[in-house]
Amino acid sequence: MPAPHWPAPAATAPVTATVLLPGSKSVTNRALILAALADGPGFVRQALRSRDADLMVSALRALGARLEPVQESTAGVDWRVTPGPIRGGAHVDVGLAGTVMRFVPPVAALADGPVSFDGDPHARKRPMGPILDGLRSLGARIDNDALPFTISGPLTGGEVTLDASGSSQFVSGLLLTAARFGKGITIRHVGPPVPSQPHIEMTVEMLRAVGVTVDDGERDVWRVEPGRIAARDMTVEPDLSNAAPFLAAALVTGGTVTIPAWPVRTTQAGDALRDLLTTMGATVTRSPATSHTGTGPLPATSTSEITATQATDLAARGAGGITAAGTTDLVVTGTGEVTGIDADLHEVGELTPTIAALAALATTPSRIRGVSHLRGHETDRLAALATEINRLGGDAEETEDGLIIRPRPLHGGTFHSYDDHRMATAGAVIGLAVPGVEVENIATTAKTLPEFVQMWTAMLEAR
Ligand SMILES: O=C(O)C1=C[C@@H](OP(=O)(O)O)[C@@H](O)[C@H](O)C1
Ligand SMILES: C=C(OP(=O)(O)O)C(=O)O
Repeated sequence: MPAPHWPAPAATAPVTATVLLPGSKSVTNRALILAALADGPGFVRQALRSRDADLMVSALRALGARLEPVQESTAGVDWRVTPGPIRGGAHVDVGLAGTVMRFVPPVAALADGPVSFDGDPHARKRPMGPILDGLRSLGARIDNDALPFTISGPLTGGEVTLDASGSSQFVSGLLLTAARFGKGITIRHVGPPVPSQPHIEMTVEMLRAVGVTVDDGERDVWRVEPGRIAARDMTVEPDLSNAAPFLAAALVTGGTVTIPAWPVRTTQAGDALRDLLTTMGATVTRSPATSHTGTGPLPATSTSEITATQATDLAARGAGGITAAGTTDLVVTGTGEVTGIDADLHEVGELTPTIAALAALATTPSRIRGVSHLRGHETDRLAALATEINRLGGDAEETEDGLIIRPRPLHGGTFHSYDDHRMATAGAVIGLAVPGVEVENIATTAKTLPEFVQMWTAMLEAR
């Protein structure tokens, strides 16, 4: 029996909360792959615990790596990862995780036998063709052009030409494993612009951090030299894209939300929230890290409510981020009035559901552009956002590459999530200002933030 819909709490006062976020999905799943392919045992610390991360852990174990949790706390899990020979005969469940369906097949192509892949019903609809064709041109045999499929190696590596306009993950997936291909790889993108460049930069930076030689000097061409992947002790940054709904709450309620451990320098797409939310009417400041620096799925709390145990735990985490850059608190304050935005979100598409939710509550029109690739995400996000905003009485129009959202008073009703974590949290943002919004399948937030409901409730209760 499906779970009852979640009554999204309406805010009765401006929020004033400090929200500690767990680790980044994108960094966690890259770090786990690199550790599993490394030349010795290593650590991935403060890793996210969520459905997508758990699927990655299971996939790497099925392929022969040993992953042992050495410590688990509110900051996430510290994994000790011991690489092993890549084992064939395995089955990989990708769920609905783009990072698992695009990053693991190149690893599987190194195995000593066939590896089969499948996932959630909608995963079978997500684009896979360009990366599977790319793997074929490097020597792999694959029996389908989408999930489910079985892949058999071996791969020698070499040159690949592909169209990555549908997803940056086609490039990242090949790059992450490429040092282990006999000839390395040269990837050439041909087609409309590749979205989500920061995610490709994240891949390149993390590869360099484990000693892999990557040349990304020419636009749309990436070269990886064959060689060893060094075992390292890596620390995962907090998930800045998952900061989006919480920071949005500051704008909607005219309150203040503080996110500790915001990296001073990062490749995460969520860093763009600083500019986007400023444009939508927020004041965004950074202040020196306070005693609660760190990451972790702690409930939102006011600073004064951080317990001694939490403070010790947080202090022990030090600077977040795989590059160990410094961090600050990010402080976002809203006025209670949200201004519309005209923005090209091509590079930071995963922020679209939150920005669209804010746009639906704005007093001036918004246009979101450059995100046609969102039709291949967890659901067709452009169709889903327009449908659900309009279902609540809003005025949202799908365009070829985005959305136009005009001000119109909203009313309560069901907000469907389409098994999409970011649709579910978009419904929660709208519910802050619109009484009677019920989010269907809020549990789908477990894809990247299993504690979402607890954190959201605590944010609203904090003073
Ligand atoms: O590499 C990654 O970790 C991701 C890349 C992006 O994918 P697309 O380029 O398909 O949008 C992003 O939207 C996704 O949430 C995570
Ligand atoms: C597009 C997303 O996820 P995935 O990694 O499954 O592509 C997302 O998290 O917004």
